[in-house]
Amino acid sequence: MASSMFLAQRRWFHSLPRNLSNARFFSALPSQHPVSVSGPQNNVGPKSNKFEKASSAPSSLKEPELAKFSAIADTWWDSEGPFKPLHKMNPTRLAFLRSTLCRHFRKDPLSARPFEGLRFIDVGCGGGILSEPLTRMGATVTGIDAIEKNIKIARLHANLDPTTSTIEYCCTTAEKLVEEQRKFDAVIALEVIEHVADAAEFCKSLSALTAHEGATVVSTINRSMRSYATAIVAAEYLLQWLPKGTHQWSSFLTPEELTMILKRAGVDVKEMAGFVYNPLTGRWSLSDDISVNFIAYGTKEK
Ligand SMILES: C[S@@+](CC[C@H](N)C(=O)[O-])C[C@H]1O[C@@H](n2cnc3c(N)ncnc32)[C@H](O)[C@@H]1O
Ligand SMILES: [Mg+2]
Repeated sequence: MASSMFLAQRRWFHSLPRNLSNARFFSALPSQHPVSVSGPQNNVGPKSNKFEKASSAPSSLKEPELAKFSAIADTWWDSEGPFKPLHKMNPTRLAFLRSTLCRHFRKDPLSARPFEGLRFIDVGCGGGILSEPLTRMGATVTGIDAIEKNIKIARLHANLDPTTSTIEYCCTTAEKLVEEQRKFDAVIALEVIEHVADAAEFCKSLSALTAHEGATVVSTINRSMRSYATAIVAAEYLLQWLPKGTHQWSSFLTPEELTMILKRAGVDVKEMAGFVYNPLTGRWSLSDDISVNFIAYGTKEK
């Protein structure tokens, strides 16, 4: 049963148009200045010291998930800390973003600042480890996160460099910005959807934030047997890359499920790729293996 599930996923994936040939154009990684913010650990939620329901729309906030991120908020820029896997994955996911978004917006992927003139939002930006390189690639970036402390750390770190000091950081949620009728050329939510209250509602908010003919990019972990073995047992218990309990296997989405809920939200998935880890080199790379970590790029349907 498991093998037929993987085969079905791979067959489906191969039917998608792909062009990952720009994988070599990694963006320069941001400097790794450690930044810390003192204050209460659960200084979280938009304008609240508790996990406030931010909007009259269904809230994406899931309190136990936010508590986990709040507890390790100080470590965002410690490249050897709990967010080491995200730091390590960053060049690979930036390569995917450069490749797909340059094609989408007809920009030159060889340019140092290909996203000049485009408005991006990084939903669930944490300490800003994705917002910063996207800004260096020319995008006008808004970073939002449900945890106030993350936003403070992101702001402090971004202010270390005049280029990244332009990032608009805000402690809020996607659904709240939908109410404010904000729109962005590209809406990016990496490694967030498995931590929200309702993935389908979250996708509706991501879609509503995406401008007409804009792009939506989501990454997460496949709900497969391999992901249970690698992303939970190995990463949390054996290798201890992540704090135990970081991920709930049942909150993961299969690529088919993600595609379907994005489709229902008005976003047509055009391309998908897997991220695979090479234990010999310690590096991540893009792959057609979407059985564990994967990323999907879609366009807003008319
Ligand atoms: C695994 S981290 C990913 C951070 C960043 N996107 C990256 O990939 O580098 C998940 C982030 O999502 C935030 N988050 C969780 N639920 C959220 C929600 N409903 N709205 C906004 N941010 C949320 C957490 O506070 C945390 O910073
Ligand atoms: Mg995660």
